[in-house]
Amino acid sequence: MDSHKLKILFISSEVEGFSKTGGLADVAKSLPLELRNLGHEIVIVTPFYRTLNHREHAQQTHLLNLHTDSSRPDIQFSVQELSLDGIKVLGIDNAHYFDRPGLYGEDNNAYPDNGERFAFFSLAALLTTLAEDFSPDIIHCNDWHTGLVPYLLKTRFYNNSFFTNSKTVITSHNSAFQGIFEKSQLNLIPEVSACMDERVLENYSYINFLKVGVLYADKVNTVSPNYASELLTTLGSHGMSNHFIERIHDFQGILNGCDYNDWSPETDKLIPFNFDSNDLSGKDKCKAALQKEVGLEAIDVPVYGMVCRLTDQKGFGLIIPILDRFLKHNVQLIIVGSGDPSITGHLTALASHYKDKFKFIDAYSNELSHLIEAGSDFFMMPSIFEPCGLNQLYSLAYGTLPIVRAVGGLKDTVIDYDQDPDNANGFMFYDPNPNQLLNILRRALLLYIEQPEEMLRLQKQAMKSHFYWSDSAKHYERLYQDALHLDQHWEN
Ligand SMILES: Nc1ncnc2c1ncn2[C@@H]1O[C@H](COP(=O)(O)OP(=O)(O)O[C@H]2O[C@H](CO)[C@@H](O)[C@H](O)[C@H]2O)[C@@H](O)[C@H]1O
Repeated sequence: MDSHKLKILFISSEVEGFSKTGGLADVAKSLPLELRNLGHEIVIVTPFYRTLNHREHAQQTHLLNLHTDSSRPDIQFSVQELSLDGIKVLGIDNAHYFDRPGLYGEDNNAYPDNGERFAFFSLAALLTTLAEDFSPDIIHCNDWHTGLVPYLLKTRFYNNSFFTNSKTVITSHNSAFQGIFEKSQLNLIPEVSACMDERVLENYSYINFLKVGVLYADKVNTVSPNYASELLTTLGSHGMSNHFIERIHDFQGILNGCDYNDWSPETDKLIPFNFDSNDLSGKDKCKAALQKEVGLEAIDVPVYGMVCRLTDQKGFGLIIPILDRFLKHNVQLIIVGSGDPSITGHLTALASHYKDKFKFIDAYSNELSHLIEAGSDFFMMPSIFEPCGLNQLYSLAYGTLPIVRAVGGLKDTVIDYDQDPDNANGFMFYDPNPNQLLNILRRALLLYIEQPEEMLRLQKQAMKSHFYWSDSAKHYERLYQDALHLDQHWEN
């Protein structure tokens, strides 16, 4: 094997351009592209969802059988080939599991058989690589959906020479999502459903997919150094600290990057006016276009934007209690997001009360998310926890000052104005307390009103903070090399 050129199987339940509910998709596109640029051969495997973009261009390459235990018939699936800028993307096509309206659920309710669906997906991904005769050096798993893959390699495929030299890496993009299912759901993989090992089981009759991935992968990482350190603590680990501590010598944080091909104000085709850090006049025009688009008056007041999944993670428990007080100020606020119906309800009620100041758009809209990044003055991310966060990176690129809580990757990427005015690129607060959020929103408002030149200096500085995927990819390359130098034999 040429040690510089690796064969990498990248398994992800979402890939930007094909399917997306959140940041995992962004990474599953950008990282493989950068790894390919570094000279590696990479194949992506993902579910062939009903809603997958470009499905009509797919070519069926295999028709395969997945053998289960003797009590049920084999599960048939086909493999559909697509391309991501020349990278082979293999879609696992099974109507029962993936021909559904949603990726993981509908109307904010998860599909009850998600454990079975993604157990099937994990096994099917390995069968697909066998059928493709693509013998990987590295199998890169992402999130709980793929957590069983490392375990399958150390059980069902342990004696399969095809995988003898394969090492596994699992990246946790969000350790709050662990994929915990009753083991009876996993009868299609008897190695799991009949397992009595406490390392695999959770409370005797459940399987925690992420835990299995963390314990059985050769290397484990998450998406920022600060979140990695939080995952080693009781408070910041969503109940997983013991498992991350057990793997401490094989565990690290690698910061995500920003894909400047998609998120760059100089070239972005989804915004009406382009601009750069030498001339922000296009940003002013984008602001007016944004105000018009959402139905706010195009006046010179600070616009605070926010785009995210509507979940408690993103800090709505801090935002909702202070919105009345915040909206007394001469400001405008635009939130685009979909998700938790109780958050949707609160935001809808507040928006109808503050029609001339606050717009809430209950939608998933890529176009609007670009316009918000370009046209807002400030971007709000008061997250309760945030493994890395991508929108603060996009905001920096567009000179939209991020207002963040000092957690996870937000702390690794944003420099607070009051703490370090010379190097600042945004605002940061610490305690998960609504009043602290209100204070920092007001702090930003003061800067906008009283020091426009200082605000402009900060915006230009933000636009020069770069987080290149090529740097992140080099860290992954080192992680892969470390995995490959591990002892070949796994101690059961
Ligand atoms: N309503 C909407 N309309 C349009 N676009 C929307 C949208 N809601 C979300 N998005 C988009 O989805 C992505 C969200 O990415 P984030 O990293 O901020 O969060 P997420 O929590 O999904 O990801 C998890 O995985 C990523 C990747 O590792 C980590 O950075 C993060 O901390 C972790 O929680 C962005 O591209 C954003 O624009």
